[in-house]
Amino acid sequence: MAVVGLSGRLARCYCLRAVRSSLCVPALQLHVSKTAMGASQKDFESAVNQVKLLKKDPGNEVKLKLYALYKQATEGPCNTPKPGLFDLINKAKWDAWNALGNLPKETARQNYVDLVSGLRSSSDSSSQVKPEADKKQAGYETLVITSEDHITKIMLNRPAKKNALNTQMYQEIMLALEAASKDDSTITVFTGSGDYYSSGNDLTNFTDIPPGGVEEKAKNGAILLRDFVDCFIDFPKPLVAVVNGPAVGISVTILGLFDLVYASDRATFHTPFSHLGQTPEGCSSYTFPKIMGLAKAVEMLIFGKKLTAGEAYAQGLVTEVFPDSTFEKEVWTRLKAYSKLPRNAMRISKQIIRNHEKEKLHAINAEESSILQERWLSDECVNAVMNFLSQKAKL
Ligand SMILES: CCCCCC/C=C/C(=O)SCCNC(=O)CCNC(=O)[C@H](O)C(C)(C)COP(=O)(O)OP(=O)(O)OC[C@H]1O[C@@H](n2cnc3c(N)ncnc32)[C@H](O)[C@@H]1OP(=O)(O)O
Repeated sequence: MAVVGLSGRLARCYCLRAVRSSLCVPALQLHVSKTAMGASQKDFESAVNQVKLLKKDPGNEVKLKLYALYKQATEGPCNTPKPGLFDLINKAKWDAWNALGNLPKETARQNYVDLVSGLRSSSDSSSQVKPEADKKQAGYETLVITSEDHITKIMLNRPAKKNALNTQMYQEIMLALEAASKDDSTITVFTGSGDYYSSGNDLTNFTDIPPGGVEEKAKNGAILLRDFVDCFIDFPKPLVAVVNGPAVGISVTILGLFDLVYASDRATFHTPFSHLGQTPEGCSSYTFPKIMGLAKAVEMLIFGKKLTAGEAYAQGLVTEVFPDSTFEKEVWTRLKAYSKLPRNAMRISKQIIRNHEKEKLHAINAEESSILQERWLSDECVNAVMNFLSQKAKL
């Protein structure tokens, strides 16, 4: 058993590291000091962010050069199979990366910084950035993260997909939580952009099958799910959900790990797990019966009953419901006042309230994730997902 536990932890640790190295996000902030080798990690990350602020498109040739240097600086020599002849874009990217041969990572980092610096001096982009935009943290593609009034706001930002959580979004959320746990905010808030809070797991996550086949896909999914939920279990500051609209699946279950849940009266709460051939996650098999009693938890988690905001409030899942017309104003006024409370007192109170359950929650998360790993391979689940995807003409 000890060996299994250790390899599981190693696997999760490996996975998180892989995630960190594959994304150019500010949460990486490793602050490696400047060495004789050239640009520091901080200079590199800053250059990565500056690229996104360039006003003038540098053109495809330069973009390929930037891509290749970025990959070389973060992953080393090209290590992926050559894309097919007709996969033109990926082939061009691969060629550019492969052309760098064994260029050392440090040199690639320096070359990247130099290239960006040259591009910046021929562009007046940075002086044109509006003060508003400074508040927004760069580097995230699926989230908009802002820090203001001691509040870090993490907004799910795929409104066209109802904020469905794709693999990238799971990874970016983990990085955002890690950064928020260390920044100078007192509370951290999740919300959604557009009309939905979130439609839950992106069902197209199931379509991208790796060389190891569906078993490997399910295994990786279970590791990602476990790491993702662990980040919520361990998050040290008060965590608030501002549920601006309907919430589905995993975006509902993890609410049991939040400290405050404010909902618009437009919000609904829906966990259609059985319909999808799946089972509860996000520790909801434990938190929901505890919060709302067994009978109501069963109605939601087994029978997929959709709750209105009022019902969710009556059952203790939601802290307070606000009319949609005044939702944003009322909630943010409240949160701004809360954010001025002493940071350490809030953090320690959260610890006292939550710590004695942490170990249990980690164990439940591990169990739920491993059960889902099996479920994802079942005919019931495969058929339900295929059904959704074919209805939406994704196949
Ligand atoms: C690492 C893996 C961890 C997994 C953890 C396990 C998690 C489990 C869950 O979260 S289960 C819940 C999964 N979610 C769903 O079943 C919801 C599916 N979506 C819908 O039922 C509907 O889209 C809707 C009710 C949310 C909204 O309906 P409607 O208002 O009619 O809008 P559209 O359906 O047209 O949606 C617009 C656009 O978004 C795409 N989309 C919406 N939700 C998802 C989704 N969950 N996954 C993928 N794509 C989604 C939809 O296909 C449309 O895309 P299009 O414009 O057609 O390109």
